Amino acid sequence: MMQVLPIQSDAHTKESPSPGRLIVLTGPSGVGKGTLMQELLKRHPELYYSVSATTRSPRPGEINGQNYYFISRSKFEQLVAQGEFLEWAEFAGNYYGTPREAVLNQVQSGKLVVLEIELEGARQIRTSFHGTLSIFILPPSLNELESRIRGRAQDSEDAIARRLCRAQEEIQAADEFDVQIVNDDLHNALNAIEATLFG
Ligand SMILES: Nc1nc2c(ncn2[C@@H]2O[C@H](COP(=O)(O)OP(=O)(O)O)[C@@H](O)[C@H]2O)c(=O)[nH]1
Ligand SMILES: Nc1ncnc2c1ncn2[C@@H]1O[C@H](COP(=O)(O)OP(=O)(O)O)[C@@H](O)[C@H]1O
Repeated sequence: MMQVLPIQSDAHTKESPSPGRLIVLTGPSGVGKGTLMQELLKRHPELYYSVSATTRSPRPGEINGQNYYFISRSKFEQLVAQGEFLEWAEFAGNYYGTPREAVLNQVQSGKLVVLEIELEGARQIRTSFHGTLSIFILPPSLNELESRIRGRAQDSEDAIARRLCRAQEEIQAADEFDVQIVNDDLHNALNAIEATLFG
């Protein structure tokens, strides 16, 4: 399920001397998006990473407000009703959403704003915001993807099965994105993302 709320302004304004931009990073669960993001933010602290809200329970070590805003389903539904999300989606039984105001403010102040979100949300952002740069991260193989999810050892069998099933559908959509990057060697993938963002 996916719903996008009406967007009041085009975040990519022509008038701004240093226009900000939305960057959407997508790819199947376990491909290494979070790891790549962490490294990218270390190298480029000027990027703004949008922290999403989710109804998923925190994994060990995850920090509220840093990895996600962990909220209840009723609170999430209330925020949806109030139009507080730029986009939101249900993934593997939980809701995930991008806070509208913080992201639009950052883009309007000239920042590169990175959204690490799943396929349906990425499609909606791409459609709604002209000038969005969309990147799809691919695994070297499905076997490697499964062993990364298992190696992370933070999901139940049920959650792993749902992620793997969804992964196959998501990978089919990779061609819709501006750029496809295979996360085989982490540093090569990171360099490829940097080259895409900064030329
Ligand atoms: N549409 C949407 N997807 C999100 C958002 N935040 C995270 N996701 C995606 O939700 C999926 C599940 O995330 P998570 O539970 O952290 O699992 P992981 O990707 O396996 O680490 C991933 O594909 C995330 O990119 C969001 O705000 N909106
Ligand atoms: N290039 C890579 N080679 C090997 N393992 C990787 C690579 N990138 C990420 N990983 C590992 O794969 C697992 C899943 O990565 P994670 O960043 O949590 O994925 P995602 O955010 O896409 O779900 C983690 O244990 C991570 O350390």
